[in-house]
Amino acid sequence: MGYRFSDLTDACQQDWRAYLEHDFVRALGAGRLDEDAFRHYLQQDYLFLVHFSRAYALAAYKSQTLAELRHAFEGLKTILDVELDLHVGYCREWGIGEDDLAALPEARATLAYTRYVLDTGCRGDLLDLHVALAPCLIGYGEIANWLNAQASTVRGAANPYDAWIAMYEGDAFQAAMHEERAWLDARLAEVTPERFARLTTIFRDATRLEIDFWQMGLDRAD
Ligand SMILES: Cc1ncc(CN)c(N)n1
Repeated sequence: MGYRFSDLTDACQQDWRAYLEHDFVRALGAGRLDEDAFRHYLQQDYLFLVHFSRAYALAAYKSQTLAELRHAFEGLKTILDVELDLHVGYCREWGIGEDDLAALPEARATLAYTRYVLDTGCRGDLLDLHVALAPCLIGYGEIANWLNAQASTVRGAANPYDAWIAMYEGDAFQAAMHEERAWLDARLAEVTPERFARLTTIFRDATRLEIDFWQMGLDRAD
């Protein structure tokens, strides 16, 4: 007993590193990611974030205390106020309006990941749901930090994806990531080994669905 968030990543180290250091991430950091791949990813990510907003609303519904309710609200606000603006902004530059985004067909990787998280949240309790959400919020914060530690990462005007990195390394997103980590550390400290094993399965599944999401972008898969 006495688990922490880092025990989840330790338990799935290979999948976790494959997610954080995926070829999509490396190419984006180096500024050499194919623009079509990024556009496909970003459009699907818009749809993804709409469903993840629903998942945070589900977390609010499953909350039993005011603190849990506020925590769910902060997660929802990070998506609506921080992340989605960037997607809408990039798409506007490409001549794609919000109505076009909302009408896009969902790729299978988007469907699989978002519905997995919603289903996990519906069937389980608040901790199951937050563990399913963790690779998303904590993973992207760690990806920005990892990119900044790589010599191959190009920053500023020389990288067309600099705004993407800047958002995930920015104070608002990093603060949300640390809050989520602290919340999970406090909850995981109290779970039994049996419960931890079940939570590890959820965390691994969600991490592998993140890997599929990057690959969907690289392959422009529908
Ligand atoms: C697929 C995916 N995973 C995570 C994040 C970060 N919230 C995102 N925008 N998209």
